[in-house]
Amino acid sequence: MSHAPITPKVLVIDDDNDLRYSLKRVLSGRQYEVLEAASGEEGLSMAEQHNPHVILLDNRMGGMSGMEALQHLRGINPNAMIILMTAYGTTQTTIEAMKFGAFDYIMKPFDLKKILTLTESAIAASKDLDKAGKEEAAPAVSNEDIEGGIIGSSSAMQEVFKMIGQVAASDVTVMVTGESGTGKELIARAIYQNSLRAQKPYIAVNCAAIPENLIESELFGHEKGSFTGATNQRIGKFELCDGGTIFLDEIGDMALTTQTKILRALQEGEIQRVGSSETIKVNVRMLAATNKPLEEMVKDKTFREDLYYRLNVVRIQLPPLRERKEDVPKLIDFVLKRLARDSKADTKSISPEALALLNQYRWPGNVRELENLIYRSAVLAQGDMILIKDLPQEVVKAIHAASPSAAPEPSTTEVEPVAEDAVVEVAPQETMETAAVAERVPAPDPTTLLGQPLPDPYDAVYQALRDSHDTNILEHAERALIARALGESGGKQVRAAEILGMTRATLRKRIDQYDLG
Ligand SMILES: Nc1ncnc2c1ncn2[C@@H]1O[C@H](COP(=O)(O)OP(=O)(O)OP(=O)(O)O)[C@@H](O)[C@H]1O
Repeated sequence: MSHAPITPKVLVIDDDNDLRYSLKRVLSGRQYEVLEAASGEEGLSMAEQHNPHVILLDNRMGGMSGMEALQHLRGINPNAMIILMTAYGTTQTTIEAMKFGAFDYIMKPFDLKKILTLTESAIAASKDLDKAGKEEAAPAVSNEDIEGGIIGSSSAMQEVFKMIGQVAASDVTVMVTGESGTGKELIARAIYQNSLRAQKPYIAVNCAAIPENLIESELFGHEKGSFTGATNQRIGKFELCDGGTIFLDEIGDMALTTQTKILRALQEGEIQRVGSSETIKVNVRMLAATNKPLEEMVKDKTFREDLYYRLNVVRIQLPPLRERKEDVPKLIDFVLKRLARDSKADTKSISPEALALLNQYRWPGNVRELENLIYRSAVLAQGDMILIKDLPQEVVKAIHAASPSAAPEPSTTEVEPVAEDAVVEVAPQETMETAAVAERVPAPDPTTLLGQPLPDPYDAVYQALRDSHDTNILEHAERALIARALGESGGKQVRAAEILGMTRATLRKRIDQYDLG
């Protein structure tokens, strides 16, 4: 692994003398050491001798083509960030270039400012990669972990594992709660796999995914002709699962009538098919999960209190990922190893800087979001390492918005200067009050202007609120944010609650309190 010297080295490979001259002039102005080669062949030997950080490579040259040179260069110096300069309209070349591991491409003729920005971001990526090589590798995940499939060294997860061990062997009903994507289904499956019923059937039913009029038939079966469309007798999940374990996911979404029947199955071990008066005995262990606030639903009488107590004999509460950040590196490692195993490819890694940035993320979608983000970034990463530039822009932006001091965003191809008085775009659904605040607030956009962070957006929010209201700043801010989220979600409370990170019940209370209904 090369050690990045203080002065970044840029190699320009192009047979056009004038262009090389211009590039050298502008890049030297940035204090880069600029090397030149007038052909692909010469470029390869320069790359070998000087180990440049960034290579600007022309595609169309006499002798070896840029695309050919690109492939050799990747072999000679895999850590160099290569920018291919192609003629306008050569889409296929561009695709090929990215496939062969180019950092980026630029269409000729280009503006020198543009190539400068691109070179800067390539240098930042090169530093990121270089640092990654020197720092400790991410914690290792063993093959056993991949097979077992549950990662968690945080004390919160260790407690969860302990509980799984304690409850698995008995037939006790277990309720797993936690935000969406925290791994409730995974935990339910682990309880089953470690139970005495492990050799018997396990059936998971997502109560939210089945229409209300079909769920009873799905769970308990039906007799032929019991309702329109019931052309045959059907055996329900409870009967199919006799002797085994049934996992009722999203139980908070179940209608009250079905809840009554579930209670009977739990208490008496009895069910009835829809359209039949015959009672059938079943021996089923029940596990349930929800991300709904069942206690509040009990108060609202939308969830049966007796069923709640019956299901809640043992409760495993999964903490959101943001409360167990120490699990993030290992989870990433796990996802990357599993991806490599499934796609029969080499395992990719993540640079320490990208990892550090992700450590500051709030993970509203928990482990499911982490999984998706890592898959997506690994696919986009050109080399064998995920760099900051490969992370989804919206996530990087969210991190910067929440913590303006976070590591700098990688500059993208073009950085548009951001006016000091930039304003938030005001959506038409917003209330007058939100709009009034927004107009005076600089956009909470973390975009940096040539590496200079913009002023802290919260300061501006604070000032704006301070100017307009002398008391209750927090309430005004909360009201404005809730109105904004409701605007964004088109009035959908579930979505708005997700955006705001509050329960729907709390959101409802606030809507009443602030008269936003
Ligand atoms: N501790 C963990 N280790 C490894 N993978 C995990 C872990 N927790 C969750 N996952 C993975 O994250 C994804 C989401 O998990 P799961 O479906 O169990 O979440 P959930 O809480 O049931 O979500 P929802 O409430 O939306 O149904 C799955 O692909 C799962 O394999």
